[in-house]
Amino acid sequence: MFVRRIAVVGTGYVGLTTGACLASLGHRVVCADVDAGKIERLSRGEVDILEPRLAELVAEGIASGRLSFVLGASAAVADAEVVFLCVPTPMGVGGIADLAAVESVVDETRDLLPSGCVIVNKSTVPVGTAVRTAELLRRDDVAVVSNPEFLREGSAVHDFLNPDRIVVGCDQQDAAERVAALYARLGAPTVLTDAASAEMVKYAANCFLAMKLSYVNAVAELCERLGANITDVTEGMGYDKRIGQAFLNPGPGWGGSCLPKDTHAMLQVADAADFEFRLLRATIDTNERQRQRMVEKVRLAVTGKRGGSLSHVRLGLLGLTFKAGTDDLRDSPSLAVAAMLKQAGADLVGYDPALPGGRDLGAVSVVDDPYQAAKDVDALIVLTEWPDFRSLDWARLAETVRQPVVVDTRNILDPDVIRRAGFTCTSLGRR
Ligand SMILES: NC(=O)C1=CN([C@@H]2O[C@H](COP(=O)(O)OP(=O)(O)OC[C@H]3O[C@@H](n4cnc5c(N)ncnc54)[C@H](O)[C@@H]3O)[C@@H](O)[C@H]2O)C=CC1
Ligand SMILES: O=C(O)[C@H]1O[C@H](OP(=O)(O)OP(=O)(O)OC[C@H]2O[C@@H](n3ccc(=O)[nH]c3=O)[C@H](O)[C@@H]2O)[C@H](O)[C@@H](O)[C@@H]1O
Repeated sequence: MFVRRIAVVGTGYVGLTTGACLASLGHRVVCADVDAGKIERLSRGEVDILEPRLAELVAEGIASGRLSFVLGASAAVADAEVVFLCVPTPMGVGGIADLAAVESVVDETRDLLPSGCVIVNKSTVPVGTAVRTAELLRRDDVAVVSNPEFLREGSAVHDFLNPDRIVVGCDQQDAAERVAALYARLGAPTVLTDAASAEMVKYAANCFLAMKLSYVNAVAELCERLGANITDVTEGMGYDKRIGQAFLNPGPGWGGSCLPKDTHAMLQVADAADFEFRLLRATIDTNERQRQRMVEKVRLAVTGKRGGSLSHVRLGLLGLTFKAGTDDLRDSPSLAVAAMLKQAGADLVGYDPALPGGRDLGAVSVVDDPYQAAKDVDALIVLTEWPDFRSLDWARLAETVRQPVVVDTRNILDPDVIRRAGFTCTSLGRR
């Protein structure tokens, strides 16, 4: 195996995972970030995101001398053969991807990159960004490669080391092959293509996942109206290998730091290409509606009537992160639903296994344990799919609440168990 000297710019979910995993594969990696505090903590082996095995790999990398951390991209690239860009590309004005961080790293490192090195864009960026990066770079001796990342938060290390596929795109074949070779030990199917296609794969994949979820949420609503059971329906659908069982759980709408911004960015890319992407617009609209639908479900469950008032109703929210297994709150559907409940007049107290109590999240005050969140509430609302909620002492919760009502927007509870504890229980896609 060739050991490469690698620089990784940005030490968030993607950058830190990339750096630590590439070091574990034997490469020498320098990770850079603009956040001085983060670099100090990482240099001491302190990882401040919740990702299984990440802290362990960072510690091993530091101990082996293969992984180090520096402040600022320019301090990292001096002798790099490959430079990974893993900086944020947040939603900008009107939904477009904001590429300011990518561009600022290019500006900062332009004159420092060694001749013959490769810049690899791992951030999620619209089609055309590799070409634009090369234009900004103005260096004929440095190739720009697109290598999108498909890891999920909460299983980032596992996903990085066990990828379903590696996608590498570049208009110069030798540069693409050099990047693909970094992953050779992972034995994953590799798609070598041009830069535009690689950039498109990332958006097309995330938008497809979002569409799958909006579809399943819409089918769940129809199940409610027609008296079918979504759990059996998705199981029956999922055995078809062309559909698959994964990503078929209905919920309060999809969220997180990527699916929302990437669907909007793709829509903007389509608009700019004069293509009316109706399917994607419907995917996004269905998701907005799903969040509103959760509020209506709560109204009905708590007041017994459609459109009932939530004024001065006290609600206990179980789960605040955008999904289970992470402490990330970015674009969390739970918080979006919470904001709407608050606006409707409800008082909210929330519990999440990944968050410390005492935090004020605006609409919700966070407490340390679920039994505290249940104290004197008119309903308990499950908003994130933490499996921990299944094993709560529901009989004890029933004694704590003011009104024994549960709304499970993730279908993770066993309705029979909840009812036996004395609650009424509403879920999704069931009568
Ligand atoms: N979070 C995820 O699960 C995935 C994210 N992506 C994409 O990867 C990119 C990064 O996402 P995350 O890792 O979630 O972001 P993040 O917000 O967790 O981390 C980004 C890091 O970059 C640093 N940074 C910002 N500007 C910088 C600069 N000029 N120089 C050096 N460091 C800089 C920030 O301080 C931060 O530590 C985005 O484009 C995202 O869409 C792709 C796949 C998965
Ligand atoms: O580009 C990215 O950043 C990443 O975005 C997603 O990963 P992630 O944001 O970590 O979250 P997911 O696991 O995809 O969940 C997204 C949302 O869908 C919801 N979801 C997921 C699955 C499901 O069956 N039902 C459901 O409602 C989750 O609760 C969450 O709100 C993709 O799954 C990754 O492949 C991709 O790399």
